[in-house]
Amino acid sequence: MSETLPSEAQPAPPTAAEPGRDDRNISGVPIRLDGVTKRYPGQDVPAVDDVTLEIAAGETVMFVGPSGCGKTTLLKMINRLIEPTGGRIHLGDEDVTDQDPDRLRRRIGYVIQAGGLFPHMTVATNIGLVPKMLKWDDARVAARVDELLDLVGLDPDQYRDRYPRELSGGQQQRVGVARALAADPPVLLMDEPFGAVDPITRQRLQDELIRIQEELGKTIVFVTHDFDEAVKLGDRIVVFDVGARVVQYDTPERILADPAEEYVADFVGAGATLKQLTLTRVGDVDLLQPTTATVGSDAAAAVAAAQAAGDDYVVVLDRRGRPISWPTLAELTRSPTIPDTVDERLPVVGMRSTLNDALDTMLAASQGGVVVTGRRESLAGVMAVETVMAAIQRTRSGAAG
Ligand SMILES: Nc1ncnc2c1ncn2[C@@H]1O[C@H](COP(=O)(O)OP(=O)(O)OP(=O)(O)O)[C@@H](O)[C@H]1O
Repeated sequence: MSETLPSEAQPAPPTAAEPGRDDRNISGVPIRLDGVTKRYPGQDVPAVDDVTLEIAAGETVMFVGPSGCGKTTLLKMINRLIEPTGGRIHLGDEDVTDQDPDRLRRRIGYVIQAGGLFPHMTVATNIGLVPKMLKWDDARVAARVDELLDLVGLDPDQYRDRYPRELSGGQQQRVGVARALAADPPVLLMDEPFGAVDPITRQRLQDELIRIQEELGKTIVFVTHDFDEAVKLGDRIVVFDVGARVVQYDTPERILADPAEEYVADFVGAGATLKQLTLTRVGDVDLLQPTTATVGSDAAAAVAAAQAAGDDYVVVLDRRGRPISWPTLAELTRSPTIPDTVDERLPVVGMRSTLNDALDTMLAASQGGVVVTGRRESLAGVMAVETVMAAIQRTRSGAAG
């Protein structure tokens, strides 16, 4: 066996069978890159130099590394938007290096920044492109479009006939993900998909991707500049240096705990303690259960209930149980019933958000806590900034001991 390994050290190929992950639904296939090289015309040194890498089925693998190190070139060789100048690429058991690129791309979803949607086509037409190319009948395409809009959290009735310009950046990105998933490809390539949206929207899109991936188990290769994003989304991270040299290929936990080289330590950054917050999900910590009141109910009763519970605010829920504001008791005494005013600045995170996301959201809203939502945006609880601080304390004392 060992004589088949290339001379320089390559990371041990991962196996899909991680402890505790066997129950996951996997629809992806493994990707194997074998000595893959790209030399652009006129370049002295290859942009990607003899890269050997194995990506396990159903894993999300994040590509990080300095600008120009070859991440995008390597990614685009997988679906042959860029032709390799050397090496072999396998999807599952199949060598696809010489396969017709159009055929190959139907098996590989591709998501780029800002969704890459066609501006003159409706959302439905954009999503249905590949199924139409595959000659699905209209009814099947329409049903698939609605199913995918649902999957990415957009109401089909509201969004299917809109044009991309009638969507927010985050919504466009969701449609981009839906389009990439349309023909149910086993592999998804994502090139800085969330780079162009604001931090809070990015955080929600990341949470959605985690949820979708839990459901579908695709093999995802994801290029990012944001190390926190890599830690949050990745089952594994590949840290590259110039020429797409693989410096470290490991789980986020192990890269944070034990960076392979000084270069990786620098890349991980001095804020490694804070980055540990990216490893903890909001759903992993104990949430506070605040006093709640539904829109239109008696305000005095809500105030009394909050006082009895020792709360100085009430979380107001709409008729579907979704939090819309968290007025103080003083604010509530001004009206006889609970108002239906939606607080646009209400800091909200999901159960899959990280403690780092929660902290960012609190800081952005200048609030000492966040409202946490669970299924169908219903209230799951409230997290106070003290919970984040306690997690930082624990990490620090863990590191010191
Ligand atoms: N079409 C091209 N022709 C010539 N050189 C190219 C071409 N595309 C990329 N390069 C060069 O190849 C190297 C790798 O580029 P690539 O875009 O893959 O890096 P990257 O790691 O994705 O960078 P970034 O993080 O800045 O997006 C760079 O030096 C770049 O200048």
